[in-house]
Amino acid sequence: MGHRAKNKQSAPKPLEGMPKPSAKKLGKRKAEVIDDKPSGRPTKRTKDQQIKSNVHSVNVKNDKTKQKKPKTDADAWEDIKDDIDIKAQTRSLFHGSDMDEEETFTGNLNDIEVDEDELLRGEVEEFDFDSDEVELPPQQFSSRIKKSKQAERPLKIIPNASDNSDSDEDSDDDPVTMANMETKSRALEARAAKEAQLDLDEIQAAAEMEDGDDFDMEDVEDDDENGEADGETFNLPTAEEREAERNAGGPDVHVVQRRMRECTRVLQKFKKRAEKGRSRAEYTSQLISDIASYYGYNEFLAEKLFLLFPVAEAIEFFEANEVPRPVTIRTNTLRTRRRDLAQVLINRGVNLEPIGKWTNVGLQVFESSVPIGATPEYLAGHYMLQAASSFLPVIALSPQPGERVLDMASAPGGKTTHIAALLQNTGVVFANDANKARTKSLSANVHRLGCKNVVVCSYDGREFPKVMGGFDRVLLDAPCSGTGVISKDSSVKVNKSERDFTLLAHLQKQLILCALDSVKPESKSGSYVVYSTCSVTVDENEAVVDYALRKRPNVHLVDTGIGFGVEGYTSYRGKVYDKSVKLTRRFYPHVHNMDGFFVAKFKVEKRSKKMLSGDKEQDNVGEETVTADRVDGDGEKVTFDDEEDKPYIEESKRRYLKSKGLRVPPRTAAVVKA
Ligand SMILES: C[S@@+](CC[C@H](N)C(=O)[O-])C[C@H]1O[C@@H](n2cnc3c(N)ncnc32)[C@H](O)[C@@H]1O
Repeated sequence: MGHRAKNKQSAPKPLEGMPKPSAKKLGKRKAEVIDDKPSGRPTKRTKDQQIKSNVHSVNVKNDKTKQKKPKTDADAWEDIKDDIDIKAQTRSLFHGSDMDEEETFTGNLNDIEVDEDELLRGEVEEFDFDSDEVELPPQQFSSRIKKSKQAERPLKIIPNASDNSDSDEDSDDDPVTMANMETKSRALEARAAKEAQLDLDEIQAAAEMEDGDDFDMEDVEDDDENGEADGETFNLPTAEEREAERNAGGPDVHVVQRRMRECTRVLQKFKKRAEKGRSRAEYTSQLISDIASYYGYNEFLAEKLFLLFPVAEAIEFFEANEVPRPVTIRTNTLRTRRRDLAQVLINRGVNLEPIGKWTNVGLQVFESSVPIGATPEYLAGHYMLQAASSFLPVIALSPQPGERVLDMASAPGGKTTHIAALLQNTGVVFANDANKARTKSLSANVHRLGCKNVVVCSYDGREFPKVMGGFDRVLLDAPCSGTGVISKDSSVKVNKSERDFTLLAHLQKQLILCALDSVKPESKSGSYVVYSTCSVTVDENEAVVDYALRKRPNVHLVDTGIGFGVEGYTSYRGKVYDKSVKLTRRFYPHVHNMDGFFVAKFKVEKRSKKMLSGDKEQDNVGEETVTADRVDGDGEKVTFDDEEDKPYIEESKRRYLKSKGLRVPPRTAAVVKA
C-alpha cells in the first residue's frame, strides 16, 4: 500500500448550512465569469471584481442600479440574539489600516535557533521583525498577487478530449463578420463554459470514485480501462524528455494540462492504467512538477501540499487556491445587532446574507455599491472585515464574561475584538503581539470597535508566563507559513522553503508551551488554550499539538465545539501522533469555501500524582476528552517520569515566584542540563 493511501483521511463531512463547494461549483464560477451575465447572486467573482467592492476602495461609485437585495430568508435570521446590549454611539474614530488579515510569519527566521535545550529552558531570544510590516489594505494586497500560469491558461484546469478536436458546430472556419461576431463570441464563451463544467465534473467524479478506495487500488475492479481515456495514447515523458523540455523553456500549457489529467487518471488506478515499466513515483513526480508550473508554486511547496490529499482532491485544493474566498464581515455586538447592521448595509446597497448557522455574527457580502471598508457603520465600529475562518478559533476559545484572557499573537486584532465582544466588555483581554508596528492597527481596531476591556502589549510570546500568567484562557493564533491563505497572498507559493517550515514549527512549539504554561489550571470557568494557524501543513499543526501533549502531561485535547471541519491527522507520512489529535479540526478552501485553517483546543489540568499515573479526574463533564493511551512518535506509550519532569516543575516554580515578585532561587544543575 502506498504511503499516501495509509494517510488518507475519511471523506470530509458536509457542512450544515455551508455545503461543500464541489468542483462543479468552482466550474460554475468559471462559467459565470466567461458568461459575464448578471445572475441573481454572484457566486463567482474574480479577484479584481471582489477587490473593487472591498475595503478602502475609493473609486467605487455609488451606483444604486447595482443594488441587489438578497431574498430575505426568515430562518436565516432566527439565531440572532435579541438581548444583546446595543451601544450605537459613534466614538472618536481611528484612521489607518484596520483590515483583519491573517498575517503569515514576517520575522527573521534566521533568528530562531533550533536548539532543543533552549526550547525547554524557555530562554527568550531577541526576535527581529520587519517594522514596516503592517497589514495591507486590499488594493495593495491585490498588487502582491503573483500571476501564475493559471492567469494565461484557458479557463479550465484539465481539458478533455474535445479540446483538441475540431468541432463542427463551432464553425471556427467561417469568416468573422460584424453580423456574426457577437453570436460567434457568445458561442465560444458558452463552449468554454460547458467544457470547464465538464472538466470539473470529471475531477469531482474522480474524487468521488476515490472515496472509500485505498489509494493504490490494487483490488479495484476495472471495467472499461485500456489506458487511453480519450482515444489518444499518453506516454509519460522519460527523464531525458523532461530535461529536453526544460531546456526548451518549459512545456506548453496545453501539454501540462493534458499531462496533469493523465497522471491523475493513472495514479487513481495505477496497476490498471500505468505504462508498463513506469513507477508510481515517476507519475507522481511528473504531476507535482506540472502542478508547480501550472499554478506557479515552487516544487517543494507543491509537493508538500500535494501529499496532504488523495490525488483528485489535491487538484481541487490547488484549484480552490486560485479563487478568492467570500468577503465576510463580523458584527460587533458591542455596538449593534446583526439584524440591524444587515438592514443598514442593505439600505446602502450591499447585497449580503448570514454566513451560516454556525455563527450568529457573520455576514457574507456578495456585492456592494459602496466601499464596505469605509461605510459610516464600519468607521463607527459596527463590524469588522474578517475572513470566516478567523471566527473559528474564538468560537473554540469560547471566552466567558469576567474572565482573564491572553491573546498571545493578536495584531491586527480581529480575534481580540471578537473575544472582547464575547466577554461583553467585562474581564480583561491582554492583546499581545511581538511586532510593535502591528500593535498600532491592533489599538486602532480595539478603539474603533469600542472594546474597553483590552490591554495592548508587545512582548515576544515566549516571554509568557514570565511577563504574566494565571489566565483563564489563552489564544495562540500562531505566526505561520500561510499555506491556508494562498488565494489572498500568492507570494506564499514561491517564498517558502523547507528551512522556513522547520524554523516556523520550532517557534510554534516554543510558543505553544508558553501558552499552556500561562493558563491557571484551577480557573473556575476556563483553563483552556486554543492553538490555531492559517496553514494546512502537518508540521505546523498536528506535529506541534502532539509535541505539546508530550511535553505537558497535564494537558489534553478537547472538542473544539465548532461542529464542522475535517479531523486532524493522527498519523502522517510515517509519523504517529497521539490519537486524541483527531479532536483537532482542519478547514480547507476546496471543502469549506474558507481559508485553510487549523484549530486545536487544550484543557490544562493541575499536575496531580493521580493524573501522572494515568488516572485523570473527569471534571469536565459534557466534553469529549481523550487522555489515556498517549503514544509518542516512535509508537511507544508515553509514561510520566518524575525525574525527567523535575527540572520543568522546578523551572515553572521559578517562573511563578518571579511573576509574583518573590526571590527566585538559582537554577539547579538539573534544570540547566534540561
Ligand atoms: C496570524 S497573525 C495574528 C492574527 C491575529 N490573531 C488576528 O486575528 O488579527 C500572527 C501574529 O504573530 C505575531 N508574532 C510573530 N512572532 C511572535 C512571537 N514570537 N510572539 C508574539 N507574537 C508573534 C506576528 O507579528 C503576527 O501579528
